[in-house]
Amino acid sequence: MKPANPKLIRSFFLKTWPIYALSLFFHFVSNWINVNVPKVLGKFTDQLQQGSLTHDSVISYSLLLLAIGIGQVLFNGGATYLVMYIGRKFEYHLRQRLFSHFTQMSERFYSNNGVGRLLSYFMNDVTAVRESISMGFNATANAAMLLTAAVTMMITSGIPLYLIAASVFPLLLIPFIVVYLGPVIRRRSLAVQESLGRMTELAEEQFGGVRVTKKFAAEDIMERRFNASVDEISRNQLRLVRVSSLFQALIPYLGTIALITALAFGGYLLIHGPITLGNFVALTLYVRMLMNPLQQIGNVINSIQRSRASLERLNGLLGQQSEIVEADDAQTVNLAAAELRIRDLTFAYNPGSQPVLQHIRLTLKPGQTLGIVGRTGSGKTTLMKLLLRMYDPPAGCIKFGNTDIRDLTLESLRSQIAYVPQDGFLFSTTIRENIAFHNREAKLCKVKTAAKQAQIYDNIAELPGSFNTRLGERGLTLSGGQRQRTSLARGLIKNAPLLILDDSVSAVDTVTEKEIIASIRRERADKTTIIIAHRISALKHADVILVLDEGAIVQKGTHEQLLREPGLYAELYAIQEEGLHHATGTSYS
Ligand SMILES: Nc1ncnc2c1ncn2[C@@H]1O[C@H](COP(=O)(O)OP(=O)(O)OP(=O)(O)O)[C@@H](O)[C@H]1O
Repeated sequence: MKPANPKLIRSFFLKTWPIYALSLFFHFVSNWINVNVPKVLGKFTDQLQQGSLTHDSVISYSLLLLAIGIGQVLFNGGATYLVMYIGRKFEYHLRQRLFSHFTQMSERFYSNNGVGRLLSYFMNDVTAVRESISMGFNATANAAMLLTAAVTMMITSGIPLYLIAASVFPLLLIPFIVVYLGPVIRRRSLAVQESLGRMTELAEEQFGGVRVTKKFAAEDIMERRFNASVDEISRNQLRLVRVSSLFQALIPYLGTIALITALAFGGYLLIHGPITLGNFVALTLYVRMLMNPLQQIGNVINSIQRSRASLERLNGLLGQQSEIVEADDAQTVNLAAAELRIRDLTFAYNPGSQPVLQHIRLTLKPGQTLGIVGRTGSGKTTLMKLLLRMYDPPAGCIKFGNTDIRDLTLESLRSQIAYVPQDGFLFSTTIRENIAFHNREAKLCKVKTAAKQAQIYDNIAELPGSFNTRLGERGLTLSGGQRQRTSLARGLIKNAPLLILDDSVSAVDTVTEKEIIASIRRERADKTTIIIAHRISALKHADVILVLDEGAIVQKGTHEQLLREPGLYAELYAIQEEGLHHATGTSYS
């Protein structure tokens, strides 16, 4: 079995060991204070038996026990506070580190890991590890110190060594049980965490898709799918519970055996003389005192095994590197002056799978407008993802000027491109912040101008808080078309050298589309723009139009050129024009 990778924990311990050391010291003091209780009671018993107990000595015994109690509470409380504090710090840093790792991961990582699955790392795994490094540490330190202190006190109280050895021996079997059952618990915990991750993923998907579910009255199907995943968790949890219960029961059982040994053997020695009644009372109290921490140790070892499973998952996740790596000598290029050159670009999402783009060739001069049209699934968005280097294109196929896209810094590339997808995601913050996403400091007048260009200004102005309206609050959402235009405004305000509209006006009516396109042509006359659209009206003004079909360029030219040749473009245009004439009631000629 592969050992858990301790990187995360090690680096944390290296930074925080002084606090752990202080907590250990507090545990040490607290337990040394605590183990005096049986000794004091033993002495009390002996004095009682000898008839030498006075009123004064009863009061001093009581005061001593009170002092012991207060000291124990103070030091134990301090030790517990320190490790709990550190556990929360760990949780905080780990969540930050996970988030920063996630932000660096590539699009493929997100395609392979659903949102719910990623959330389960944040919630379940981080919590499991935190519990074991705080509560786990606490209980282990407590039990280990108590055991050492108790054995030492027994020896110094005059209890014969062979009696102590016989009474404590059953407890020494605990490590063997841990070695035997520990890996089983860890394996089963891993299965539980994996199934919890799948359930969170499914729940996230189902809540996200609840509107579709309701419209199709498919609640039953969804419920069955969800129940199956809950069933899986419950099966895995029961498998875990079976072995961890056995484990948890075995540890106190050994404690009981130790107590029986102390009673039987100690009682025998008491009757036959070698030990006093005080020794006997102290011995049984010490063994009894050890049972509680041992019970806790059972829980802790269980939780440590579970957290090792989570730690393996977290270290595995943090060990994954983004496939998009910046070259050591990555350069910056001014996209406003660099020609885009695509040469014989063939791309498949996965090795060995069918290429999604085939032999794409294209040159786009700065300031030109490129239109791309094609059937759904023909590879238009994929081409744009490659331009943003969301996926790595083959070396040498995409260049800006003379520089391969793979040799550019990601910051220089992506900061100079404004990409507006079809389903622009809006954050649950104000509309102003959503539009000024790339630069939260942008002046309101700029935000308003972008909103006007995207033809969304009037809609926003009518909202109760205008541009300061918070989306998602009290259920406030925008319609599909309004969302699309807000996301378009977010792209336009960036005023980037390269603007990519990926089917970004599909949800607006033709009149609004016309106004948006006219304003983009006006504002971006000297800047490069790529417009992907299903409606030819959105891109017919482009300097060059590509027609993609099954990943290949099947036609290329201006609107007029493409209309003159038979092909997909002319067919699409005829169909769309016919639809328009039907809609407006004019006859198509
Ligand atoms: N992450 C991915 N992994 C594997 N295949 C993918 C991935 N994304 C897209 N594809 C596949 O690549 C092909 C092209 O998809 P793409 O999104 O580029 O098409 P499109 O022309 O933009 O379509 P649409 O007009 O519907 O937006 C499709 O067959 C799609 O199934």
